[in-house]
Amino acid sequence: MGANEIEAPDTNISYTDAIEYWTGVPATVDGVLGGFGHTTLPKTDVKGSITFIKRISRLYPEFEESGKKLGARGCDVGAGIGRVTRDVLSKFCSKVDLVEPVVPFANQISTELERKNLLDRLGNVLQIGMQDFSPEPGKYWFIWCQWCLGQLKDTHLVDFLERCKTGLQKDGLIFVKENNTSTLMDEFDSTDSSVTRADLSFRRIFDEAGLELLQAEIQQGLPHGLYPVRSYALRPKKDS
Ligand SMILES: C[S@@+](CC[C@H](N)C(=O)[O-])C[C@H]1O[C@@H](n2cnc3c(N)ncnc32)[C@H](O)[C@@H]1O
Repeated sequence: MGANEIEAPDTNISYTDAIEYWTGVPATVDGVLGGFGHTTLPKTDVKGSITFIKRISRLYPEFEESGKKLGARGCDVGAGIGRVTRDVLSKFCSKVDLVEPVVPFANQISTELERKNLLDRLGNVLQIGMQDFSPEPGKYWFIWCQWCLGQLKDTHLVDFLERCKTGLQKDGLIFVKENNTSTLMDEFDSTDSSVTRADLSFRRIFDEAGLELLQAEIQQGLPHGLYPVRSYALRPKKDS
C-alpha cells in the first residue's frame, strides 16, 4: 500500500472475531439490539418494516402476486434469535428459513416463535454465515437482511447478494435494512468486527451485484444518538 492510500474499513473485518463477540451476547432481544431492547426501538422498527413491505406491495403488485401465485416462503438472514421473523416476516410469509451462525441465537429461534404460537412458520434454521449461504435457485418470495450485512467484507457482500438474486422466485425481492453512516465514509467497529456503510456505498454494492434499487426509506422515530437506519427494496436488474 502506498503512503497516501487509506486502508478500506472492511479489510479489518474478521469473521471469527465477530462470531466470538456475538456468542458472548445474551440470546435476547436486548442482546441482538445492542442494549436497545427496552427502548422504543423494537416497536418502531417493526412498525416501520411492516409499513415498508406493505408500501412495496402496493407499488409493485407483481411482487404481491408472486407471493400468492408461487408461494410465500421468506428468508431471514443474520436472523439472531428470530425477532424479525417473529414480529414482521410471519405476518407475510407462510414459512421462513433463517440463516444464523451463532449457536445460542440459532437455538433460541424456535422458543421465540413458539411463545407467539408461530412454530408453523418455521422453515429451516441454517447455522452458517452469509458468506457460506447459497440459497436454492428460485426458492424465496423475499429475502430479508437486517442489521447484519456490515459483518461482510465488500467483495463477499457483492457475491452474497448475487447468490441471493438467484434464490428469488419470479418477481421476488431482496430487502435490506441497515445502519448508515452520516457521512460518505464507511466506519469499522472493532466491538463486533463490522463496518457501518454510507448510503452511497450500499448503492454502489447493490449496483455491482446486479440489483436495481426500487425504493429506499429512512426509518423515522428511532431513539436519538443512533445511526440513521435505511430500508432498501431491490430486484434483479433486467439484464443481469
Ligand atoms: C445486530 S444482530 C441483528 C439480528 C437480527 N437481524 C435482528 O434485527 O434482530 C446481528 C446478527 O448478525 C449475525 N451475524 C454475525 N456475523 C454473521 C455472518 N457472517 N453471517 C450471518 N449472520 C451474522 C449475529 O450473530 C447477529 O445475530
